Amino acid sequence: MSEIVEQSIAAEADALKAFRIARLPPDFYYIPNFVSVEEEASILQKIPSQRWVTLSHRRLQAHPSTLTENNNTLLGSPLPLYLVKPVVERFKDLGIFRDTPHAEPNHVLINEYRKGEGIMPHEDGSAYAHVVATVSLGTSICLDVGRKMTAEGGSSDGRPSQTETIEATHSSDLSPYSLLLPTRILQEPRSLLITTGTAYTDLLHGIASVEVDEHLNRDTVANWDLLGDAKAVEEKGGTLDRETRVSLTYRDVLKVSSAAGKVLGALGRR
Ligand SMILES: O=C(O)CCC(=O)C(=O)O
Ligand SMILES: [Fe+2]
Repeated sequence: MSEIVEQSIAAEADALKAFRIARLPPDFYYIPNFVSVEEEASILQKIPSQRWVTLSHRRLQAHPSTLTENNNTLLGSPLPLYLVKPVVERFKDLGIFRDTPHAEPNHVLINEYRKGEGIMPHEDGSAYAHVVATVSLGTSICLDVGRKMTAEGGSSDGRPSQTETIEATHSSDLSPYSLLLPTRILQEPRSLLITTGTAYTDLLHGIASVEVDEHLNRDTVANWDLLGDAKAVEEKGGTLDRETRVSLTYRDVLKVSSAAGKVLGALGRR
């Protein structure tokens, strides 16, 4: 490796280090104001209204497409430009997907939660490299983070399972982190949350179906010291009203098939 490459990798690691949620098991990183107000508005306006799939507690859309049901394969095709510029470019500067198989995200799930909606506790599973980068748009929301109930813990492949719950724990192999699980990460609008390492593999995350996030303070919010505007939360008495919140969850799907490969495969089978 050239010295210049080594230096730039070290610089990326240093840049991210400042954003690590130090009170939680490794690794969550929280970066406030990752996109600007103008960029947020522009992305929201470009999300295609005809692509939503409505679920009972949120709606979502997958780009460039959903994974195949039988073996979690992505039919590879470029992400739409509004999801790449400026977000993926900034990921590159920070080296977020540098060590994943494709060295960049190839899949984005867009989730929309209206006031009072959420997502069951779950893990993101084995279809993806163990890095998920979530851009939050709209209003603030709390992500609940906790341990799996058992070591085997119903490892669903990517999608929420109805049986997993977030469990309190006071002594665990995930200590010596100073904050007890379960806890919360407050995701402000325009922020970026990165989940990787044991935070990806050993913890569950979910969003409570509530209209208001309450009791928000340094003791109950793991990323309090990294918030862009903790003062605003204090001024509201530690209570934040939810409105519509949209998340862009960027991932690197491990198995990708190319359209060209499909055509050649079909010819070979004739
Ligand atoms: O909206 C979020 O922040 C979380 C979404 C999520 O956990 C998922 O899509 O797997
Ligand atoms: Fe998830």
